[in-house]
Amino acid sequence: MSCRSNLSSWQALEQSAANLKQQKLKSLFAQDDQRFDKFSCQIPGLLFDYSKQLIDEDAFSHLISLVEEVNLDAWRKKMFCGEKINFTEDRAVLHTALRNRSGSSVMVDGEDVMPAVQTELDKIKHFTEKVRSGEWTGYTSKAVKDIVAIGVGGSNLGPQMATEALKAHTDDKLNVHYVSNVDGVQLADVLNKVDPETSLFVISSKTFTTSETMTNANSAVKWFLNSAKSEAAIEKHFVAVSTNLQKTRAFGIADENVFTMWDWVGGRFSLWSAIGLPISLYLGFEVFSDILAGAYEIDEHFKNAPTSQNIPIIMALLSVWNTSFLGYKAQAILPYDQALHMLPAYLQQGEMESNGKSVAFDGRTVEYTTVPLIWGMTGINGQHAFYQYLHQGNNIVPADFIASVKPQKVVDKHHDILLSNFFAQTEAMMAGVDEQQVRKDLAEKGIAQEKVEQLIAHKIHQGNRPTTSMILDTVDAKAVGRLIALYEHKIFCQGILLEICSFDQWGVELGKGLASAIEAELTQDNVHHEHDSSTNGLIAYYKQRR
Ligand SMILES: O=P(O)(O)OC[C@H]1O[C@H](O)[C@H](O)[C@@H](O)[C@@H]1O
Repeated sequence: MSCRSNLSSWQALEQSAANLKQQKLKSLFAQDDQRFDKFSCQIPGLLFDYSKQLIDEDAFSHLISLVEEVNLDAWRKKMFCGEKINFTEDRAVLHTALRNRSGSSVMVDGEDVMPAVQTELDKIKHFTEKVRSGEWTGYTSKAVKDIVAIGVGGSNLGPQMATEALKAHTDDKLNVHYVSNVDGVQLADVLNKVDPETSLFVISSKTFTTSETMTNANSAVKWFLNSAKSEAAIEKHFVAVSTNLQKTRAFGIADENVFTMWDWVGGRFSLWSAIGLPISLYLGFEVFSDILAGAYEIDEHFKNAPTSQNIPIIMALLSVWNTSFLGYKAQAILPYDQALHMLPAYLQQGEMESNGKSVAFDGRTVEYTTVPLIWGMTGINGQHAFYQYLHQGNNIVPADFIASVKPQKVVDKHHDILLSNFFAQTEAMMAGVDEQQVRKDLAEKGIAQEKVEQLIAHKIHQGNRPTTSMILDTVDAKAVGRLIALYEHKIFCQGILLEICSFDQWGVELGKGLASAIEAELTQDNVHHEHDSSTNGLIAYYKQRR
């Protein structure tokens, strides 16, 4: 396998980056009135505009060549066909099979996985209908009113993000609450609001060994038994989503109440599996199914669209371009839609757990920066918090701006005001304000010359801050499916472009192991491990004062 920096497209891109660093986006727009048409594309339900990225046709053509040189097409085929591209864990990567509507089979180890996928979808559908219709009843024969979804990381962020995105579409049949933090405050807060007789707990954990989830699940059972008194009642109130039947059995959940998933579904790509059960319960199976349909549309786009029009590939290329070539080490996710307020948190796991790595496929340390730091919040709130940094800080942070044409709820002129901010911010980040303009503005305001000289440097905005704008028709179930699938495929492409194995997460293991050793020190007498003096000091401080 050749080093990426030896590829001719990589070297050409280094040259393009050196040239473009001297360029102003504002001038690129001034020089070419077709720029928006050249660097934007549309697919059903979505406009994708990357014309405010610091690229030109030359750089874009080298990026397209990079896709060919790394043989992305072959990797894409391997993923969709169930080859074990997660080679460090010896697993296929098949979240696409969970939303496959083509009718064709998907083989893993000589077996078609599609019948099992369909069986599980049917199970989710039937269970959803039973619970939502009131046919499923608790130990006192009452219907379910509250879903308490316990899980963390990939077993929480996807369903919670989608629930938040689509809660405007609820028919108010059920409430849903998410518990992910082992901080007992979160669980206690939820348990305070719900009634054991009408609560259904969904314990989601692919492994069913995650300490935080098991601690929360055990405390929930204890709380439940305080009222129900009989362990036989558990099966009416606790279901699980997991690959680990042994552990779910040991926990006391009947096999028929376990929804399965497979080792070829990575946690952070599992929203489409039974991990999405809370979405289905809360909003109905139709909505869940529409999320899958939206994602399938993107799978088809990703498989079939030419590279220069292929949105996830372009997203990945721009990320690699900004990070590895232009040297921008962070990226902001800025939804101008309240419904998408959890998207930054969701993508933090998606992008950083997948590609936040520094060794190539063959184990050597890569010579470039890989994935940027992903962060953000709803754009409007960000404007009043950290946009100062985005506009005038001395680190440039490229940003994805995401909005929708039609709001989920029309309230007077709110949406026009919201979108004015979206357009204004991307324009301001691109164009900035130069000295001449600042002088003109201050002169018009009649500011004294001495004050003008003092203010000039402070008021100049360099601009040249790259942004991508995505405009959805509206945030409905299909749009959520499309948006998430776009980012998923972006993450996959980024991994291939950077030679990063995107589907393992060894980096989260070290802290987990240490935490369990320290837990013994905190909970058992006479257990003491030697740490560095800081860790020893912190533990001693806590133990003395707790
Ligand atoms: O679903 P679980 O097995 O409980 O795992 C939950 C999460 O915890 C782990 O630490 C991983 O970092 C995540 O990728 C995973 O989604």
